[in-house]
Amino acid sequence: MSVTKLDVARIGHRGDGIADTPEGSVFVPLTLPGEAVEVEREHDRARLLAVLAPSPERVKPICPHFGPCGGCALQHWAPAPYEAWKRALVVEALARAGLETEVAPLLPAHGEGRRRATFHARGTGGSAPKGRDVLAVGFAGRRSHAVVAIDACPILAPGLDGALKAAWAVAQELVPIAKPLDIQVTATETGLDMDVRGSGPLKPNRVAALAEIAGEHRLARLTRHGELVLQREPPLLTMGRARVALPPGSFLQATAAGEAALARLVMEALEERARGVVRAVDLFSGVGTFTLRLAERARVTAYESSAPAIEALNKAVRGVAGLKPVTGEVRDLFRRPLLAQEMKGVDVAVFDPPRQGAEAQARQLAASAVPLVIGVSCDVTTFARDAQILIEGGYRLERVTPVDQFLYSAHVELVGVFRR
Ligand SMILES: C[S@@+](CC[C@H](N)C(=O)[O-])C[C@H]1O[C@@H](n2cnc3c(N)ncnc32)[C@H](O)[C@@H]1O
Repeated sequence: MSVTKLDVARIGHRGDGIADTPEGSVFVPLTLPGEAVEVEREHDRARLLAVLAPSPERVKPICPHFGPCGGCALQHWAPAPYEAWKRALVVEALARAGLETEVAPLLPAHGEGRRRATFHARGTGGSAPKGRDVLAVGFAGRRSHAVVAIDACPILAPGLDGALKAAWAVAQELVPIAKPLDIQVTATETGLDMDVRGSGPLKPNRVAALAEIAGEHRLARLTRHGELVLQREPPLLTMGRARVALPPGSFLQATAAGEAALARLVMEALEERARGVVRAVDLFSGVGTFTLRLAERARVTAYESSAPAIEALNKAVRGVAGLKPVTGEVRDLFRRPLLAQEMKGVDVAVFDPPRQGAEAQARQLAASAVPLVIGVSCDVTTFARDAQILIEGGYRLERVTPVDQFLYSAHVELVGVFRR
């Protein structure tokens, strides 16, 4: 390790500053393009010691934990260059894959903030007054597995007020079992939904103590590894005209504004061929984020590998007025993609896979006659790969819209519209 001075040239795709040196690129978190910095360097990584010449684009972070906490990468950058960088992540990844298309301006979709957070809880091993310091509850540190203890996080939606307090209380109760915990909390319309993972089997008295904590903190539901501990109310979220009871730990778009932005982009693409849409398929549907909106215009079949998600979707549509028929089917689309011949007569296909993308499904879409395909993605590299497959199959990628629901991070979502 050596102390040295570096000039930061640009921000990389993970949000770190990059300095070019004769020995290659060096990654320096928490810096900005144009800054001269003093760092402690170890090979291609460096720890910021001091900003010698700050960038005019440097702004005051909104959170006192910014820096040590690894939750955010870029609170110190002014909004305009930050947004331009994020859009460029999409533009550059598409260009690398040789894809030419219109990339719309980045759509900010942080809204009121994240409605879901996964806090980590770790015993610190130390002794402490009131027993509180033996525990850290918060997010993983920057480039570290250590947990940075927090009692507030400004990027969380107001609906998560009380979530950290409840997570601390649960973790406190589980200190004696000395296991690292992941505590996922979701803000729903009926209250906080908490799922605790990592505890392993617990004695009945401890489960009873957790139920008591859930009651004290007015949680809508507390589950452990998806198993019910206590439910005061089912955790409900409105999607389109339906209300969905979220299965524990099921996928959910990170912000309400992000969900609304992605759904609006999907529906706008659909509107362009409004009269022709009768049948839709929603691939990797989750609990029906897009299905439930598509069903206002078309008969929809939703496919998803999570049985609880499909169950929740099928239940949510029952008795909802004004929706066309919806069928949810459990199907592993990696192993058993929906075949081109099964998409005969389908007017629009939406696909929104996990990070790995939807390679096998893209091949079937490429061989299909579906006139409109809408891709939603949280990983531009796998999206670009799948888009190439569709283009080779005769689709045109008309436009891509990047959506920013993970403010201050290097994550970006997008919606791509393909037609044939
Ligand atoms: C990015 S999420 C999108 C969910 C939904 N479209 C939404 O916006 O809420 C990806 C979904 O793919 C599902 N999934 C993961 N692997 C799958 C597979 N092999 N086959 C089908 N669905 C899968 C996940 O359970 C998750 O619900």
